[in-house]
Parts: sequence; structure tokens; C-alpha cells
Amino acid sequence: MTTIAVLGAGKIGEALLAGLLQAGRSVQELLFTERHPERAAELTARYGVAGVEVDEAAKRADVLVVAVKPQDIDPVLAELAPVVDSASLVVSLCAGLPTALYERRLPAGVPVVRVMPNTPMVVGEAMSAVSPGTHATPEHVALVTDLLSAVGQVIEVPESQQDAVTALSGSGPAYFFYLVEAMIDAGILLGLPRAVAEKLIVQSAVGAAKMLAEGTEHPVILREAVTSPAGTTINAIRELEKHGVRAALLDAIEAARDRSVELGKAHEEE
Ligand SMILES: NC(=O)C1=CN([C@@H]2O[C@H](COP(=O)(O)OP(=O)(O)OC[C@H]3O[C@@H](n4cnc5c(N)ncnc54)[C@H](OP(=O)(O)O)[C@@H]3O)[C@@H](O)[C@H]2O)C=CC1
Ligand SMILES: O=C(O)[C@@H]1CCC=N1
Repeated sequence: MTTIAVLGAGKIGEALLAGLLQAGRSVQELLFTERHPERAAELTARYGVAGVEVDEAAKRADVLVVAVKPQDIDPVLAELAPVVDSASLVVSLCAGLPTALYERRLPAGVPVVRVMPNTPMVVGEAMSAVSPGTHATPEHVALVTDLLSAVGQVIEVPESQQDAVTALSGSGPAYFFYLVEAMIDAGILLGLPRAVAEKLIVQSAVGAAKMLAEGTEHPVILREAVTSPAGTTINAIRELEKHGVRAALLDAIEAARDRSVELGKAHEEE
């Protein structure tokens, strides 16, 4: 039995707990820490998982998953430093934070694996990218990969690519939700009841995602197949091009990458 403690069970930490439970992990294999007792009580009531202090998490867990905001990392590392050693495995889900930061602040030899997951782990469809730090062995990577495979797909990338990964798949679900939200609004503009607009767009998204996931055709071919000569779709595409939606996406994702780099730089010291 591998015991996993989530340090900071906010949105992504809760998604991980929920996804692991959904995938068949027992509540005895999971722990979490939270700084507000009300939040801890809410999570325990919802999932049956125990909320503990950091020292107990370090004592009982094989894997310590850090899931606090990057801006909140300093006190977490200060709490972890006296209670972890090279037998622990620290997994960071934090955007921008390099494994080198953990290696500087924790005792020598503590293995660290940096992961960028995303929230679809609640439905077993996460995309997670893992990168080992200096002291993480292939076995550590395999353990983390195995853990995350229960809640979605996992790839290994060089740590130098993690800021780009964060901008693409870490934040990616938000871009799709944003587009869906805008398309539902378009349905309202055209006079459809909200519930009807939602059903039409959500099922279109599910269908399109399934076709993409099958991977038999390139996205361009799939789009062309919808775009009939002198039909409706090409009129919409012309408007999207006119409004620079493609360029906006390139700029948006580049900006997300830059923010990830900046979050890491905030801890570039010592
Ligand atoms: N949300 C997402 O889709 C993704 C997030 N991430 C990364 O995951 C991390 C968390 O993000 P997210 O879940 O969105 O953020 P949240 O703020 O929702 O979650 C962080 C949680 O950690 C708690 N916390 C903060 N400090 C401590 C501490 N010292 N001890 C225990 N708990 C603490 C926070 O409490 P409080 O509410 O009091 O601040 C909060 O509940 C970030 O680093 C982010 O980059 C990675 C991939 C995707
Ligand atoms: O917005 C954020 O900073 C986090 C990291 C990736 C997704 N959410």
C-alpha cells in the first residue's frame, strides 16, 4: 500500500483526492493537510479522508504531494524540511516552481518529482507531465507515473519544458471552458433557451474531443470536414480569423508560459 498525502487540498489537491478515490484507492491510503480547520472538516466529510499536520503526513505517507499556490510554498518547505529525508518522495504540482528550489530547501538527497497535472483528473482524464529532479530515480518517476495513470494520461518531459506544459495542458481546460461559455452565450444571443444551448455545445465538445482523442485524423482535416463549400461554417471561420482568434490563442498561451517562468523566478535566490 502506497500512502499519499496531499499538502494543500484546494482545487487541484481535492481533484487528485477525488480522482484517486474514484480510481479505487481506499481512504486509508490518502491523507491531506489544510490550513483552515473548516476546509479540512469539509473535505473529511465529503471523502472520508483524514486531515493531518505536516509532520504526521511525513511520518505516514510514502508520497508527499505539494499542491499549494506557488506564492504559499515558503512556509510549506519550512514545515517539511525538519520532517523529511531521502526515504521520502516529494511531488510538486506547483506551477513554475523548479525541483531545484525543493532541493535547496529540503535535506540533501530528498527526491523530488515535478508534475503538471490538470483538473480533468476528477473524471479520470487528466493530462499530467512529470519531470524528475536531481535525486529522483527512474523508480520514483515510475511510482508517480503509476499513481497518476489512475486518473488520466501521463508523459515524461524534460523539466525545461514544464513552463510550456503548464501553459498548454495545466491551464488548457480553462481555455476550453471559456470557449464553451462563449458559445453558450452565442446560443442565448440567437434566442435559444440556456439549457438547450448548453446541451448543444457541451455534447458538441464531447463529440469533438472523442474524435480528436481517437487520433485518426489531424484537427485540420476534422475541421475541413465540417466546413461545407459556401456553407455556414466558413462564414463563422471568416469571423474568427477577422477577430484574430488564432493569434489571440498564441499570445494567451505564451503569456501563461511567461507567468509560469515568473512564478519560478520569484524563488530564484540563495
Ligand atoms: N487549479 C489547477 O487547475 C491546477 C493547479 N496547479 C497547481 O496546484 C497548486 C494549487 O492550485 P489550486 O488548487 O488551484 O489552488 P488552491 O488555492 O485552490 O489550493 C491550495 C490550497 O492549499 C492550502 N494551503 C495554503 N498554504 C497551506 C499550508 N501551509 N498548509 C496546508 N494547506 C495550505 C490553501 O488554503 P487557503 O485557501 O487558505 O489559501 C488551499 O486550500 C498551485 O501551485 C498550482 O500552480 C497545477 C495544475 C492545475
Ligand atoms: O492558473 C494556474 O496558475 C494554475 C496552474 C495551471 C492551471 N492552474
